[in-house]
Amino acid sequence: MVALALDNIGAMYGRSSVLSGVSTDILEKGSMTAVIGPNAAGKSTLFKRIASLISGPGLVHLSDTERAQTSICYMPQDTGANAVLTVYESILLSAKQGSGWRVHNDELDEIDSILKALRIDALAFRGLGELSGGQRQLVSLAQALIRKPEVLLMDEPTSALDLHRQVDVLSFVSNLARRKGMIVLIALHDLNHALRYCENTIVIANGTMVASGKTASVITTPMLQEIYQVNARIENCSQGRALVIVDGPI
Ligand SMILES: Nc1ncnc2c1ncn2[C@@H]1O[C@H](COP(=O)(O)OP(=O)(O)OP(=O)(O)O)[C@@H](O)[C@H]1O
Repeated sequence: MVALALDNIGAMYGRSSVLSGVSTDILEKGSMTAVIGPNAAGKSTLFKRIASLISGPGLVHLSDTERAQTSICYMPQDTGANAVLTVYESILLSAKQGSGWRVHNDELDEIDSILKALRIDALAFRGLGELSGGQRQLVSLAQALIRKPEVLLMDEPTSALDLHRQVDVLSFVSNLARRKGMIVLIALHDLNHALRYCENTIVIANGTMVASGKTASVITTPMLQEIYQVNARIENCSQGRALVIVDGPI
């Protein structure tokens, strides 16, 4: 069974340390973990460190995988638009990363099914440079999913999406994680998404971890006051789901 654990992770840009002390219990396959915190806290930096794009102290334990590093896929926050490629070509290119260039029919079928699942099949032969921000974000998700990662690091994947697409994408990823046994870490600013979709939550502020554990025990009124400087309540809606209601800044 694939499992991930972070042991006192830190990260450096050049010689300056921007992140330290991030540890988690074992994150099991099929689980979603939210990474939350204010702007510039270090969420993207944590993902880059886990994906070995930057260096730093601590250990990323990934157990029971045969694919090691290639099984971790980082979906960045800013998806640069390469105007030369079509949507389809960009996903195919992502599928072939790290493998041979021969294309098999089943890979093309996979691309078709991901495009359909994300409801972007109509965009297949449009140039990346012609897409809206939300469309580019969905293509970026398709580029990540085609690689069948065991660990998927999603950096604010719904920030450019409308309300329908946000819940559509998060429900899809959460079901996929459960079905395929994928471990998902997801940086989020919408804490209601964290409460709804993520079993675990890591809170980062000023480059250090301030909490890590079950989402319901981490997202609390005192945490919101201390870390986000807002007065807020956690209330159950009529369907019994916990929601953050923000009353205003402190
Ligand atoms: N390439 C870089 N070189 C030096 N410092 C960097 C670099 N990238 C990010 N930083 C700094 O590292 C800190 C953490 O940035 P990071 O992008 O991880 O924050 P974040 O929590 O993802 O923020 P946001 O919610 O605004 O996206 C910030 O102070 C940022 O300025």
